[in-house]
Amino acid sequence: MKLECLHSLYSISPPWNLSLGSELTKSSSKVLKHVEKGVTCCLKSKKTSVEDEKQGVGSTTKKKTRIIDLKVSPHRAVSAVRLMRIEYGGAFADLLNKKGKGSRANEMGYVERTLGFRTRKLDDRDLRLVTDVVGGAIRWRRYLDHLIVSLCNDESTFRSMEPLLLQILRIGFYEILKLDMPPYAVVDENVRLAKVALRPGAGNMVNGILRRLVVLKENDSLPLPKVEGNDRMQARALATLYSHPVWMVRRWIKYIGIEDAISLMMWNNSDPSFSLRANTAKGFARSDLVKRLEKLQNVIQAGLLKEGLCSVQDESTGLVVSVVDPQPGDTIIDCCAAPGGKTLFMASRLRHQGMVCAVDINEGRLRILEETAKLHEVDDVISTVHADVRIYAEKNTVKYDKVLLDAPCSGLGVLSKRADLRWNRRLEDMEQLKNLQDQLLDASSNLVKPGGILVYSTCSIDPGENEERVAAFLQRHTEFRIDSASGYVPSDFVTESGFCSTSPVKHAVDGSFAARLLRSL
Ligand SMILES: C[S@@+](CC[C@H](N)C(=O)[O-])C[C@H]1O[C@@H](n2cnc3c(N)ncnc32)[C@H](O)[C@@H]1O
Repeated sequence: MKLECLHSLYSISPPWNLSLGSELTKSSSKVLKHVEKGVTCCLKSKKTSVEDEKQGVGSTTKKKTRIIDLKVSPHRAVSAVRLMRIEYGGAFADLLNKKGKGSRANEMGYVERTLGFRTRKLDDRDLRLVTDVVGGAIRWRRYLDHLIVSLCNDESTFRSMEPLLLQILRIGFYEILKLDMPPYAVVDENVRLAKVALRPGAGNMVNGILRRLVVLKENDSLPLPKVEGNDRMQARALATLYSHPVWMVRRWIKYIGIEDAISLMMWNNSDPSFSLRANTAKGFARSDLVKRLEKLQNVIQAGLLKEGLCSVQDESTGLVVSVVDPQPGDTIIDCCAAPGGKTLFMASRLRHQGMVCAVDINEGRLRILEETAKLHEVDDVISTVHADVRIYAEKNTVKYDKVLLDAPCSGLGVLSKRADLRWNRRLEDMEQLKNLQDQLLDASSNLVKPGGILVYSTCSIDPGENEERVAAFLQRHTEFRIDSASGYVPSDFVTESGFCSTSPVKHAVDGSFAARLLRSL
């Protein structure tokens, strides 16, 4: 099942359930009301029931003889393999979920090929645990590894550890420290996994390390760093305690101060929540969505996503569309459109009058946008262009009422949804991204009619990608000025400079930024 989110396609493989608007925080409820006069409601986290995802030994035993180990807990075996795939396969966790769905029937086969045996099939509870354990072990990696190193005899033992053994230890540490599972059961289960998947000696090692951990936890004497010393030392300690790269922590301390940096990291480490947008283009209102979900409780079972009656869309994304303020009859160009979350929302607001031209350099993602537009019945107002917008803007003579540049960015505002993103971003990326953002801004501005609007948005909370890019752009393009977002979104989200900005710390939603820039006549 394909769903648009900020940057990636999600497969909502269903360990998620629905919680209606009442469970939203105060501020996010406010956003929801605004986003489209109540067309959204909130899909809270993933720790709930799942649709039938039967798999495993039963269906395949006829083909060939399988090695089945019924004693190894299936959620740990699958989690270990998924963690291996994420870390060493270079895959994103979210994409992996997508792959996982397509290949779910084969996942136990994959486990078998990786570990050399199969477990019993996963039930609903196992699937929820896999989601929790995999997401948590990725988010908390730095913290867990710090403790694992501390409990190994020496650092070289850690450095030379087999990858699978390391994943098993991370799972055990996470389950004991963050999921508060009964410690000796966790020890026994992970020891068994290590013995069966690797060898008896690996099991003994897991046993020794996990038992030491249990004692340290019980005595409240985990070897964790203290936040003291100079700025650099404090940042390092916080990076370990809250499991983020040091460069991010240093940057946040500089921009938002130590307290908010800690709150931000806690948000990033929490379970993500997801929102739904009712697709009014199909005549489906928020009240319809709520009614259907109250009855069926589970958005996947309700089939609403498959039918194109709603889509997963964060509140912050909705605010960006509000800043563009699409009106029936408008001509709009979305310069970095795929996979189309904002394009589709803008198109639904046109009420079948006007047009959105969706440009993207990535052909595959653009195809997904086209398919979803058909499903949502907004394809009559959407045309797609596969191009580098920098080249397209040079050649194209058509100008638009409204231009949206939802620029490629660091994604630092959406780290709670992208468990592994923090480990894939480097400080050097920021400079490259800023250069690209400047180029894309220059190109997009060329497509704006005199008197038209250019909206620059990111899902970053980094001033270098946001306010600083706009300031630099306005210096290069004196024909543009800031048009305050205050007329388009609630004042709580409008900065002193007139930008729309959401912050996980302040608003308990994903971080995002949008600047509305007016071109003079
Ligand atoms: C932040 S994502 C866009 C998300 C999208 N607006 C949505 O709401 O679903 C950035 C997009 O920019 C595209 N992109 C990057 N460089 C580009 C370029 N030079 N020209 C056009 N698209 C580009 C990427 O392929 C990616 O799909």
